[in-house]
Amino acid sequence: MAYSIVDDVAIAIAELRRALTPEFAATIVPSAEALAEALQAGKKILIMGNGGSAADAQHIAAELVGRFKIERRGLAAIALTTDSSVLTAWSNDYAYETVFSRQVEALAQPDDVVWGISTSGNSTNVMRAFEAAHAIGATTLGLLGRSGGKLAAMSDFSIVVPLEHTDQIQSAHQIVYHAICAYLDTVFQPADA
Ligand SMILES: O=C(CO)[C@@H](O)[C@H](O)[C@H](O)[C@H](O)COP(=O)(O)O
Ligand SMILES: [Zn+2]
Repeated sequence: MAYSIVDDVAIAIAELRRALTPEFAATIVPSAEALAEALQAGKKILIMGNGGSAADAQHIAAELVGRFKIERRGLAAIALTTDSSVLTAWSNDYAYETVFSRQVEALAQPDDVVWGISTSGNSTNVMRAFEAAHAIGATTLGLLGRSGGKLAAMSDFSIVVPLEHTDQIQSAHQIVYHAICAYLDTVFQPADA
């Protein structure tokens, strides 16, 4: 059967509707509250992922450091996917597996939130970063897919999108993190707004 863009989009929408139930949405709340609590306490958020999820990490940091929908103070978030010199030097000289854990070791403080994004839940460099986070006393948050993979058990807070296809999980992740950004907007809304 010939490929159809129209059918593909319809299938993606149907899959998202099937997965993003109110029950699923409720699982986002503890993670959003943990992020707000950390930021209110003066802690920061370190975000990472590979491929499309690297783009998501940068997207989230931009929403938080800059703005989402309202005027509020900047929120402390750093994507660990953006410094090409750090990424290439460390991966070239040591290993790509430790490219995020090295940055966590260098940057994370106790009670910061180390936020990993992985559709499979099995990316080794994110797992290594979570190990480094726990050694420092930082909190881990996994934005995951499928059944959560190995990262589910390594996450203090997790959001697992119950879909199988990477692209559809990524679409759901974007809905999830935009909802988190909207929540943080309400938490950090200026009193006079
Ligand atoms: O965007 C896509 C596929 O839609 C790819 O770039 C994808 O993110 C990469 O294959 C990643 O390496 C997958 O890693 P993960 O989600 O399993 O942690
Ligand atoms: Zn993609």
